[in-house]
Amino acid sequence: MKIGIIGMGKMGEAVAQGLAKYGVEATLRGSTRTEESAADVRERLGMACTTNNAEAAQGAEIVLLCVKPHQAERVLREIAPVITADQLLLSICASITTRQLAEWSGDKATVIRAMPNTPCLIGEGMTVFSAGTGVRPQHLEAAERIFGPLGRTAVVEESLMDGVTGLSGCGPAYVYLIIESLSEAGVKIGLSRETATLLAAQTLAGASRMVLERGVHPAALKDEVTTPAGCTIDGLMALEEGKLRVTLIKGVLAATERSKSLRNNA
Ligand SMILES: NC(=O)C1=CN([C@@H]2O[C@H](COP(=O)(O)OP(=O)(O)OC[C@H]3O[C@@H](n4cnc5c(N)ncnc54)[C@H](OP(=O)(O)O)[C@@H]3O)[C@@H](O)[C@H]2O)C=CC1
Ligand SMILES: O=C(O)[C@@H]1CCC=N1
Repeated sequence: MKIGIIGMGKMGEAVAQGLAKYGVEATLRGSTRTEESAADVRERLGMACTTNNAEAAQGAEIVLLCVKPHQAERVLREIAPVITADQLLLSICASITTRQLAEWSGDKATVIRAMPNTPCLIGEGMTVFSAGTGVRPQHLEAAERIFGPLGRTAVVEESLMDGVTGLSGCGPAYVYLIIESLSEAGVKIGLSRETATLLAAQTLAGASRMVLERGVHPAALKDEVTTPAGCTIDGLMALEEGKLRVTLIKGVLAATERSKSLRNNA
């Protein structure tokens, strides 16, 4: 599989490193804006990297677009002359629609919009795809070959992709905030920072795996922890008083709204 990765920042690099780490057979050629970044990628990742986007895209079976949303139009118009109908353009840009991607790249390639998240770097990512016009099962299979080994994947209608961005794309940041807050609580009750962070992070990881592996509703799992007249119910009451649920819901909705509006200023 020949993949041209346009943009080798946090996400481009996470994908490249993930593919190498999980043994996915692929020839990677990256591109960046500055020679400094390209040299850094060549040196640290040992892969080809250039500042010539057309060179990275030309001949690749999959062109993976990993630049910031506001850079997408310029980059796609730049590579449009070398894009061909047999290529798959796979974009991870927040907000940018399959229609915009197709138009800017010259309406030739098949287009899939994807929303991964940073845990792809350790094979624990969540990547969601939505298909543009003319996408066939083999195109989704190709996208799956890249992101499948980097975690879990799902496919949704494009109308849901801004919400997906607000939930799982941005989600790791919310979770880090929660881990940091729980760790602060541990420090407050006298644990070392290191121990407090371990307790907080492993508790989130373990609870997440319970949801994923047992397939039980989170409310039922919460009930298993909550002893009548015990300690947990007092903790839960304090969290409900602080409106934790509605605050998290509002966080996802705010990010979703931002994802809807970004493309108009791209
Ligand atoms: N960060 C995240 O958690 C997630 C991000 N995304 C999406 O991924 C995309 C990339 O985000 P992220 O990796 O965080 O961004 P970064 O800022 O870390 O990386 C951007 C990369 O794009 C390169 N670039 C900029 N302009 C050009 C250009 N004209 N030609 C070629 N390369 C260029 C930069 O090169 P240089 O270093 O030389 O400037 C850099 O390598 C965004 O669209 C974002 O919406 C999706 C899911 C999660
Ligand atoms: O904050 C952002 O815009 C990007 C998109 C998803 C995660 N980070």
